[in-house]
Amino acid sequence: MVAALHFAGVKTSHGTVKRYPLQPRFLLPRRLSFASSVASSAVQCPGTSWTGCSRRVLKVSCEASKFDVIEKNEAANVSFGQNENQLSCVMKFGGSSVASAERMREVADLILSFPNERPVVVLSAMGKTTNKLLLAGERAVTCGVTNVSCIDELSFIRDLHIRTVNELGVDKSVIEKHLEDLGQLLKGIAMMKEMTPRTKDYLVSFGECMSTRIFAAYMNNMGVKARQYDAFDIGFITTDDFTNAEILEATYPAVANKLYDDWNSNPAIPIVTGFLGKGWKSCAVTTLGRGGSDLTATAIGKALGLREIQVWKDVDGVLTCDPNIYPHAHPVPYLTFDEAAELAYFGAQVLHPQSMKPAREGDIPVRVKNSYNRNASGTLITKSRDMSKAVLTSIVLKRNVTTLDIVSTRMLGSFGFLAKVFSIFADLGISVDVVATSEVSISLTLDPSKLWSRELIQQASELDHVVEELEKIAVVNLLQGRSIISLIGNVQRSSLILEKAFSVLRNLGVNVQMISQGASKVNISLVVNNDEAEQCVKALHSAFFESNHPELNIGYTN
Ligand SMILES: Nc1ncnc2c1ncn2[C@@H]1O[C@H](COP(=O)(O)OP(=O)(O)O)[C@@H](O)[C@H]1O
Ligand SMILES: N[C@@H](CC(=O)OP(=O)(O)O)C(=O)O
Repeated sequence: MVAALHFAGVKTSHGTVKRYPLQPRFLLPRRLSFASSVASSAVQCPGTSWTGCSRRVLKVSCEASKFDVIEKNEAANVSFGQNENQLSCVMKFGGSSVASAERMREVADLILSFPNERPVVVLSAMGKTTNKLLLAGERAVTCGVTNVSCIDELSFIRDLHIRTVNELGVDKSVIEKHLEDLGQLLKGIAMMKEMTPRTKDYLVSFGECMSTRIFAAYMNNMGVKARQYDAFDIGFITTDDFTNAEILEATYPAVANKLYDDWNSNPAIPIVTGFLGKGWKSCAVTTLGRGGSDLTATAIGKALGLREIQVWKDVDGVLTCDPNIYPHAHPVPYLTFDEAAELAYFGAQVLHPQSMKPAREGDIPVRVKNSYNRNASGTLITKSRDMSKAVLTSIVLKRNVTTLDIVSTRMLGSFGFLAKVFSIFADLGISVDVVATSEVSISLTLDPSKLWSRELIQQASELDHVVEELEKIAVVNLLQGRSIISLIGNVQRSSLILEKAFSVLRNLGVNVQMISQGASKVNISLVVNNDEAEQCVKALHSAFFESNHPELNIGYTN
C-alpha cells in the first residue's frame, strides 16, 4: 500500500533540508513506513521491502491511534519491538547533551536512531543554565530592582534560549512567557533582598521548563509528534524539602496514569522536565537535588514499568574514576544497583545519589551512555552481575568532608553511648557517611548530600549545634578538610584490595585517618587529608587498573 504524505522541510545542522511527515493521521493506513532524505519518498506497509533507501530510513507506524517512529541504518536490521505500541524506555539527556541548538538536533537524531523504542524523554536544563540561574538569583539579592535587567547571567540565559529557538526554527512564543516571568521573579528577589530555598527551586525550574518546551516544539516541527510535560503538573509529588526534595510514593501511580492515558488517547513522545516536583503541602515547585534529572528518569522508569532507563551523558559511561582527576579513566561495562548507588552516594557526580533507588525497586536496567559518542557501549547497571572475577570497579573521591572524633566521658556504657550519639544526629536530621567505632569512641564523617551545591558548603551553625549536643556526653574533636576515598568493588576480596591499597598509600607516605568496610559488601572507605586525596586516587587507579597483574585489573572485564 502506498499513500501520499505531507512533508515539512527542516533545516539540519549541515544546512540541508530533511523532510519529515506532518502526522496527517487521517491519511495514514494502519501502519506506514517511509524513507526520509528522499524527497519523493515512497510509503509502504511493513513487511514489504524498503524502497527509496538513502543512508538512513525512517519508519512511522500508526496502528489505530498509536504512533511510532523508527529509524533504520543500512547496516541494521529493522524489527518491531514486542509491545510495539507501548512506551518502552526512558531516555534522559543531561545539560551537557542539550547545551545548544546543535546538540538538540543531535539528540533528536539520536532518539530517532532507535528503531524499536518509544521513549519517554527526560531533559535537564541547557548546559550550565541551572548554575547561571542561581548566580542570577544571588546577584538579584544585592543589585537593586532597577539593575536586574543588567545581570549578566540573565542576559546569558536569554541569549542562549533565544538563539536556540532561532537556530532550530522554533516559534519564540514557546519560551517568551518564561523569559518574561524569569525577569519578574528576579525583580521580586531584588525587592525582597532575599532568596529562600523555595524561591531558589522556582527560579531554577525555568531551566528545565524552557529546554523541554524548545525540544518538544522542535520535534513537532520535524513531524515527530511530541508533548511537553512539567513534572510538577503530572504527579511528581515530593516532600517540601526545597532544594533537596524526596519523591513520595504517590508519584508512581499518578505519573503512570497521566502518561499512559495521554499516550493511549493521543500518542506523542513525552518530553518531561527532569529535576522538578511539587511539594505535597506547599504545592510549590521543588527540586530533587543537583543532578536530579537522573532520579526523574529512574522514577518514570519505575512508574511505567519500562524495559530500560537510559541516561545519556558526556562520558563513555561510569568510569573507573572521575575523569577530571584522571583523564584516562576507563568505562566500567557492568555495575550492580548497589555498586552504582554506593558510587553515586560517595561522590561520583555521574549519577544522582538517589537515582538507583527506583530502578532497583522496579528492577529496571539502567544504561549510562555517551550522547557525544553513541557507539560506545556505556555501562549497564542491573540487579546482579557475575562478581566471581571482580575485584575493584571504581574509585570515588568525596572532598571537603567533616569528620568527628567522639570519645565518651564514660558516663554511659558502650551501648548507651552509641545510641545516644546517633539519636543526636537523628534529632538534628543529619546522616552519617562513614563510621568506625571502639567501645568508648566513635569516628564518623558527616553526610553532605543534603547540601544544595555540589561543592560542599561548610554549614557552620549546624555543625556548632551538633558539637554542642555531643559535648554533653563526650569529648568532641571536629576535623575539617578531609576526603573520603571509596573503593567500590567486591568486598569479598577485601584483603586483596586492602593489601594493595595500603601498599600504594604507604609508598606515598599517606596516613589513613579512618577506614570503614561496611556491610554493603561493595565499598571500602578511607579518610585522608584533602590535599593528599587526588594523588592517592591517581596512584590507586594506576595500581588497580593499569597494573601488569591481570587479577587486579578485572574490575571492568566481566
Ligand atoms: N566515575 C565517574 N564516571 C563518569 N563520570 C564521572 C565520574 N565521576 C565524575 N564524573 C563526571 O560526571 C560528569 C557527567 O555527569 P553530569 O555532569 O551530571 O552529566 P549530565 O549533566 O550530562 O547528566 C562527567 O562529565 C564527569 O566529569
Ligand atoms: N539542571 C539540574 C538537574 C540535572 O540533573 O542536571 P544534569 O542532568 O545536567 O546534571 C542541575 O544542574 O542540577
